[in-house]
Amino acid sequence: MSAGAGREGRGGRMGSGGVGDVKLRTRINAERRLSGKLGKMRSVGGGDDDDVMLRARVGDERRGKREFDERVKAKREGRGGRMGSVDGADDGEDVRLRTRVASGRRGKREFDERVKTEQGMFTARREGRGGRMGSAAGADDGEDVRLRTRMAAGRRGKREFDERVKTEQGMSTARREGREGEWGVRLELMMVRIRSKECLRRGGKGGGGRMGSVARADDGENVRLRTRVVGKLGKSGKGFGKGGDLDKESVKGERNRRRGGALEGYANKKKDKKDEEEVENDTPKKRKRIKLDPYDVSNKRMDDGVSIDGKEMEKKVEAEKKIELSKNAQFRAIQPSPSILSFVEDNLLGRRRSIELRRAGYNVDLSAPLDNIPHSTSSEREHCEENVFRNKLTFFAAANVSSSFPPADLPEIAFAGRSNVGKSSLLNALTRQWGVARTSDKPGLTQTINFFNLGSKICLVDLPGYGFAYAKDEVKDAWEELVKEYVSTRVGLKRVCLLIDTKWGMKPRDHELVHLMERSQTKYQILMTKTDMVFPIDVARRAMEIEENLKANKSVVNPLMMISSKSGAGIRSLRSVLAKISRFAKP
Ligand SMILES: Nc1nc2c(ncn2[C@@H]2O[C@H](COP(=O)(O)OP(=O)(O)OP(=O)(O)O)[C@@H](O)[C@H]2O)c(=O)[nH]1
Ligand SMILES: [Mg+2]
Repeated sequence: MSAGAGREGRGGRMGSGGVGDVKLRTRINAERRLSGKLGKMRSVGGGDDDDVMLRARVGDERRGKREFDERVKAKREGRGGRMGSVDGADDGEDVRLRTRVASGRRGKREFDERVKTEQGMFTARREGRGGRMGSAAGADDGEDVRLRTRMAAGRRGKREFDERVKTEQGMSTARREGREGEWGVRLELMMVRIRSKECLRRGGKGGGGRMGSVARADDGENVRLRTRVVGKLGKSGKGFGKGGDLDKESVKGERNRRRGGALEGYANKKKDKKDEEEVENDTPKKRKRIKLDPYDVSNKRMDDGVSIDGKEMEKKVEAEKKIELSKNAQFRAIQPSPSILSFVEDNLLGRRRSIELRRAGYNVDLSAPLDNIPHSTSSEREHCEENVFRNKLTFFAAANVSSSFPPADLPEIAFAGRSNVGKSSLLNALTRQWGVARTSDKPGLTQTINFFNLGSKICLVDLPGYGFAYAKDEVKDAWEELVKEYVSTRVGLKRVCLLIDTKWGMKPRDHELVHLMERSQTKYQILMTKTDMVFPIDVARRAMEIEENLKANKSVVNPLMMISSKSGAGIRSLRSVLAKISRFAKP
């Protein structure tokens, strides 16, 4: 490229060619420079267009393209020199160029402000308002003041700027009105003060002198002006706030001082000092920026990110435990009635030690000792006192849909309850015919409605359990529906024995079935099962609790029965209750 330039007679080191030529050469040289292939950069003062471009490019490596282009353009148009000091500026464009370069990376608004200011100054000079942009004392008219103050205002907000303009305009008015002697001094002080504060704020030096002493203030307007500026500057970190109170106080303080109130004056001096300190410590704070992801469509709030963490989870669990505990505590707080307590004791209900049973005359070697005759020497059980239960228990029908229910020829007694509560076991215990109704540890063994004839007198119906069971949800739902349909529509149904596990009490599904039977006016009786698993006192408490729960119900049949198919407790009583149904009921 440089060879080409030489051929075309553009001479010199790089020749000053067309724009494209210059740009290309500059780019190449800049790259070489960056990769260390070129020598030392020439001083900024000397050189030609290319050199300037090169320098500018390398110097401004990281700056934007626009700035670079601006500088190149300026050079090419002969607005050269060393990019012109403010004093050497000739026209508006040059000013614009200079200020743009000086602005560097600053924001567009600041840049425009400065350009405006300098252009204004340039105009002022052209119109003979020249000098070195006038010290504050030399300011002549409103426009000049406005320009100067705007420039000084720098990065500050509009309100502060306006305040200062107002102040200086006030001063020039005062001067116009012949108060310039006093004003000259005070104005100078004011400007020194402002410049010093600006220097302090920007972390620079200079600005010089002690900040105008308040004691030298003479008139109300001056005091007001000074205090306004000082007050505002003190608050400038947050922009110009209301400031009204501060102004009033400061002005008041100043007036008192003028009246010779030494103490007050001292206090206000302190206050001023504080204000100045505030100004000194007032370094511009960096604003926090929240970056938002434009592609995030999760529609989450920021605090949504704080999902239920470990602590909250623990709290939840604890709260749940508390509820459980309180339920348990409530249960423990139940005071059983003396009649229930004596019933439990008389029938040896609840968990009993074998020694206790032996003392009571029962043969503990039998599988169901409490279904035996106490103090009997025979290991054989006596015959059932109720004739009906001496009959053979025979399975005769199973139904998993209502359409397959057998005809209701006999009065029916159904056994309902949650899975594994002991329905099938109870059938066997009542008839002492173990194994007719199949039982299992595993909840959900009985999956159909099983009909058993007890002789030709009565029909015992083993229902599938509801609640927890090892079966699919839809299957369990189907059983539940079938049970509900059976208990609410079956014609020959004389009683539903609702079995409740003594340890757990009534659960929501039990209540559901109770409500259903209440609605359909089906007679039901509560049987508390597995009483051999809990302490006698808890058997009594549970009985109290259930009775309390159901006392308002109409279809419930008393008494509440407490039984155990394993120990035989309460079985005899149950037989006699159910035998009555077979005796009086007609199909
Ligand atoms: N300790 C004790 N265990 C019992 C008692 N009654 C039944 N069981 C046991 O409880 C388990 C379940 O008995 P089941 O008669 O099959 O219960 P179920 O209500 O028919 O259960 P599903 O047919 O699944 O609805 C078996 O292991 C029985 O031995 C009782 O009174 N005391
Ligand atoms: Mg069963």
